[in-house]
Amino acid sequence: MSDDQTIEYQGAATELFSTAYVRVAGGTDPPVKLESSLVVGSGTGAALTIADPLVSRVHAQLELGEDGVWVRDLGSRNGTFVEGVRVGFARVPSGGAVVVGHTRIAIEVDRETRPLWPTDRFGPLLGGSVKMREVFHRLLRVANSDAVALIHGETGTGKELVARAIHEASVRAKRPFVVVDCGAMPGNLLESELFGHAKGAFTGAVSTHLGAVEVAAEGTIFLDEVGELPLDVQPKLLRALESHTFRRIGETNYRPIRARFLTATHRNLAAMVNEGTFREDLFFRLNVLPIAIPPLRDRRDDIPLIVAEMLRARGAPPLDLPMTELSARSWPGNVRELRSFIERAVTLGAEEALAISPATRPETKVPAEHSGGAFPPVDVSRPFKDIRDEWIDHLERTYVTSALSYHGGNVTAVAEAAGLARSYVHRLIRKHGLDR
Ligand SMILES: Nc1ncnc2c1ncn2[C@@H]1O[C@H](COP(=O)(O)OP(=O)(O)OP(=O)(O)O)[C@@H](O)[C@H]1O
Repeated sequence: MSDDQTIEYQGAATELFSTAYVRVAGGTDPPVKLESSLVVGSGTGAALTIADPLVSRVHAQLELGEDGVWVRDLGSRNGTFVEGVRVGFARVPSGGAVVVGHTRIAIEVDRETRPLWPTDRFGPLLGGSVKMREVFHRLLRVANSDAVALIHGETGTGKELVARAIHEASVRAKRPFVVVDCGAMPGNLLESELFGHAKGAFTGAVSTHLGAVEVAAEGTIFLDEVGELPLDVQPKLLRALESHTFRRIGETNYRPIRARFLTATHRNLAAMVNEGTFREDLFFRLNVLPIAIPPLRDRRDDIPLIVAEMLRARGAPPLDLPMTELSARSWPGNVRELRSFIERAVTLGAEEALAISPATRPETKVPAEHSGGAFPPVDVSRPFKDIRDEWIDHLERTYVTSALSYHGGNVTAVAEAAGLARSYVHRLIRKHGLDR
């Protein structure tokens, strides 16, 4: 690690924050503190477990915002209600309640001071906003632990950089940091990538292959896009995390795992649990230390610092950039998009870079010839899930075909504009045979 990335802890600054306590009304359990977010459900892994047959196992998520508590329904069977209204995502009035099934969850909002990281950087990460300094303060505690962390954030928010920063601030810093992109390959290859295989384990296994768990040794394994982990590999990962042992494909003996696991996703894993595309037990096993990275649009005061540092790192002379305009943009591709913009601005000048970046393009709609035609019919005699899957298929295919055509086949540009991870766009391209 270079000198300017050395992490020195000089004690925390503090800031006054809202804090909240939630409890089941009429119950005997003590209130649960709402730190940043918590899952409510009838499943045993939920932070607020509710024994109510009308409550889904992973039902809703309570989130603490600057303006109070918000509730997000996670695709529950019977819905989430605030003030008698069924809601998808809504603010809960102070002293109010959320109703799930027959259960009323009372919310009490308080004020308290919370520690902030004292500077505007944490290893390679930049961020002077209160939100990022809160994240940085948490990262040091995560670095000092050996538990699995789940980093959640939109594409380009810096999830991989956060994982590296945790590794570099941990006692494992001098050991390997191994990245496995769970969205990049089919299940059987991914299993071999994670756990390795013996020579002759399957056709084409001409020699022994060491998986990430062995390559990482006492270092850190970063499972990127863990939400894309195929269903058949999920129990194998769960087993490895629980037992700290693994088996190379084609071998019978188990070997110890000494590495630490960090994971990241841009997906809402809790909602995937309800859809049946992610195992509930694995979700709770990964979500031991959740870290939420806010999108750039929610911490616009970080933009001038990031711009200045990226220009400095390139040795570029100061550029006359319209900071007010840059700060007003929504940056769907987050810091990655900002970085691409700066690269363009260094080469082309600020004016031209602004003119060609997607947020100022006059026409961002899909041309009519790519609008994909009619959606599949709704036949109510068929199961809802089948029809929903067909619609999602249709939407994915139409969107990706049109976006590729619009962006001249540039997958990075498609991912940036769509707010999706590049690896996920690649997956959609493969899934719908658009690469042929
Ligand atoms: N806080 C930050 N400070 C400095 N650079 C950052 C920060 N956040 C992100 N970046 C830069 O933005 C780019 C994208 O970051 P990264 O690949 O870590 O994002 P990600 O969330 O993992 O993206 P994806 O979900 O698409 O895989 C990288 O060039 C990274 O160095």
